[in-house]
Amino acid sequence: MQSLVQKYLEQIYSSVLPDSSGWLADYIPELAVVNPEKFGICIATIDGTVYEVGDAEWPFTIQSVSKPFTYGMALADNGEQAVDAKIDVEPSGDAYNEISLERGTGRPLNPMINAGAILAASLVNGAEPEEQFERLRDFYSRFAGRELPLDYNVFTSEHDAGDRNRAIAYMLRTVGVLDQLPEDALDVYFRQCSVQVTARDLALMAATLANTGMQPLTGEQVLSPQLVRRVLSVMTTCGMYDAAGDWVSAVGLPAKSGVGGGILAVLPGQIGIAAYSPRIDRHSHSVRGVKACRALSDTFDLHFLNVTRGSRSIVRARYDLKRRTSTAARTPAQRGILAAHGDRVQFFELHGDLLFGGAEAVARGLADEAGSFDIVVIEIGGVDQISDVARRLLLDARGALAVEGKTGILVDPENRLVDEEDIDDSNAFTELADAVTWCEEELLKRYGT
Ligand SMILES: NC(=O)CC[C@H](N)C(=O)O
Repeated sequence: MQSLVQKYLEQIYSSVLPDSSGWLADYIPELAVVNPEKFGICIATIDGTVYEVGDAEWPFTIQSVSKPFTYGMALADNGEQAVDAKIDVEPSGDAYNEISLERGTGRPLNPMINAGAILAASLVNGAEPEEQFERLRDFYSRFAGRELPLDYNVFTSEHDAGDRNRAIAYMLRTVGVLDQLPEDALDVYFRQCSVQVTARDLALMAATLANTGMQPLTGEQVLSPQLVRRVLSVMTTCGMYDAAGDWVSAVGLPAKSGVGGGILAVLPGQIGIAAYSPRIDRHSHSVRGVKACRALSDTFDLHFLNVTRGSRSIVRARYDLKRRTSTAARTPAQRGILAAHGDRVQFFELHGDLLFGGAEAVARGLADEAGSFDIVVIEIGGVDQISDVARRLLLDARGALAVEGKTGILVDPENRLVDEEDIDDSNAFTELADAVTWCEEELLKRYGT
């Protein structure tokens, strides 16, 4: 049976296909002679499911879609501070090939325009341009999950026709931000633009970014989550050049396009999408690619500011000790005490991703309700991700309860909250049953005669 996702994808494809507006990039012959009718769309989820339609496996050159990945590698090689000293992260509002440099420092305004991208390429480690490029090609390939080839003809044409980029590189050198020889930096940059990909590759590269840097199919952590966040931020503000504002409003996804007709977009934590169609608009974005992304965003509700999951939903269940029967042998008198005072032990079962909002709500709830219990058991076995601040908020809430003479118990099957040395791991259990037994003993101590 055809999946609904596939069906929607095919509908989007059919609705966008008739649009034959735009023109082929013609600054090099190779781009001017591609088949203008090609059109493919691909979606890759963070667990590696791929949906595709049309010419999703048709090869083309990556062009500027390479820029965020090169920036990621420059950051990984040099650290954020060193790269920030050379390349700013401000949208330029100019076309991609504008020489937009910050007054005074000469820093390119961002790594998505050519000036910043050429400089980022120069910052990739390697003794020779070939070595720098091979490291880049390997890096892109790890995002895509397969070895990506270089289109040598496109590379030589980029090189021969690259006078505007040459002007940019020499300008960077003149103002003192480019340490490498301009021709060497350009060599790396022209090669990176000439890496051959398909829409499917781009969707998987996007899905790797969506998956905080872990390639969904190979499981490899290609870039650290912190640097992925950085790359996605710059894609959001600068990836679509002088169309960035409209793009964020209408599509609402960090994205990058290339003059070859490729475009990718990322919904963090969910999916990567990509499209290919070579006719471009005045911003050098694929006409059908942009339309397809808009339609995908509308159809699948992908806008990244579409936040629907409230922080309240973090508490999956709430109950007291009376709902839990322990396996420990009890006398009738003890059972009576537990029945009478069982509501003095409250259980909070958490689930989903525990981030600031959810943890803050739980911590506040515990403080507000502390009068109604003696012991609170926080069970986090069903929680997927825990951010560092959420972990600290929960542990702090437990500490605050102790001050009021209450006891906070953690049931943390994988020791995710208490694995640090400086944290008091008393009152923490890996098994819920052990926590129940402990609470019963405590109640018997407090209320038994
Ligand atoms: N927008 C783009 O894809 C530009 C890439 C092209 N090779 C250039 O540097 O001019």
